[in-house]
Amino acid sequence: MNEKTTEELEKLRDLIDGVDQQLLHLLRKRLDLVAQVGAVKHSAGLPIYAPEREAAMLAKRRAEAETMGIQPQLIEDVLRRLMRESYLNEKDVGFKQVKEQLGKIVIIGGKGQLGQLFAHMFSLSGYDVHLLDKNDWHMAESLFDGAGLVLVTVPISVTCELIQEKLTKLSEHCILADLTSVKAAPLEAMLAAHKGPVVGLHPMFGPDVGSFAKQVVVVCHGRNAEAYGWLLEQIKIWGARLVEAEAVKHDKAMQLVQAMRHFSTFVYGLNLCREHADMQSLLQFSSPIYRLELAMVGRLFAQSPELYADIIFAQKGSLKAISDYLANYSEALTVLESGDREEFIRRFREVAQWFGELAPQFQHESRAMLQSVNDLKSH
Ligand SMILES: O=C(O)C(=O)C[C@]1(C(=O)O)C=C[C@@H](O)C=C1
Repeated sequence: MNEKTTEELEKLRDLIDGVDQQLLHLLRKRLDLVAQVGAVKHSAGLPIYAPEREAAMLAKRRAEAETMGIQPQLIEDVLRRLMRESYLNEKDVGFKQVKEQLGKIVIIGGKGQLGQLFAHMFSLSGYDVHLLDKNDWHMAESLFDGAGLVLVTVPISVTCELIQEKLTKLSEHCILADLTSVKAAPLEAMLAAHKGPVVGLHPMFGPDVGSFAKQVVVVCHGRNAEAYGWLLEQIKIWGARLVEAEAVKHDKAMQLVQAMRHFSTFVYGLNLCREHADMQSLLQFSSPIYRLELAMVGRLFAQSPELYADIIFAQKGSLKAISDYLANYSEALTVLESGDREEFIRRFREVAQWFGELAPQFQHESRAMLQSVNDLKSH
């Protein structure tokens, strides 16, 4: 270490080291308690995520912090981070199996990342999970025999065709479900191909989440909801929040939430690349928000182009949503070209008013994110 120091400073640092070591012992103690909570929840079939307990605990600790002259946000940050750790640790003990004697669960496309994640979660919950990948169709008949749930998680571009061609002979007791990020067409295809229970699911997260806690899974009901109630209950036990939606409405929202967002991120990256942006100096001069923005853009290009092409090309309606964005961009550009600063400010206020209370709420949320980005810096 070349940093300057003094004897007095070193003494104080020794004391800080001692406190930090005590913190480690306390963390160990908390993790051990959480492991016990995990075991209790496992046998009682309780969800990993307990929002009311979290809110009550945070409120109490915040109030106590205040009386001790500690910033309430400090203890909230620490506890939220610890609870994230709890979600991961509680998962390791496994989950209660809501439906016993279901028979097999067959995951079509089970070797893909999302398929693997679901296979892992079902296995942690005691189910008999089988994967069916593109080269396994010669075994399909024996795999489907005695299946209680068939879950389709293949690329969007082949989902409907696969359902129509290959899933017409499932037993009427078997539940047919999918994880596709568009819902109307796959749901329609499943209802047409299969006479038994049908449900469409869309996990609103990528396969790299450590746990399902607090993640959203969209549910589009198909047919015979009583038969697949256990599946929804199981997903809730994993910690996810279910949001019921009508398939067409869901798909419309996805044009903005997924297609438009990913496409504009793609163009942002394309632009940096074509302009030969000097990434080293951009990184050097980054404000926290720009660093976060670069991370959001850059992470896209660390993933599969096929996956994003699938999402972006999935719906014809997305083209309109993206074209509208381009039209608004061009129109806003004319304000800049004409040098009309007042007009820009008028429009800015118009949008701010439209966001309403959400604007300051987002500002607050993003402040915490930006501080985390800054915390990650090591020099
Ligand atoms: O109290 C619980 O139910 C826990 O699982 C423990 C804990 C925690 O770490 O304190 C973790 C997750 C829950 O959402 C709430 C609290």
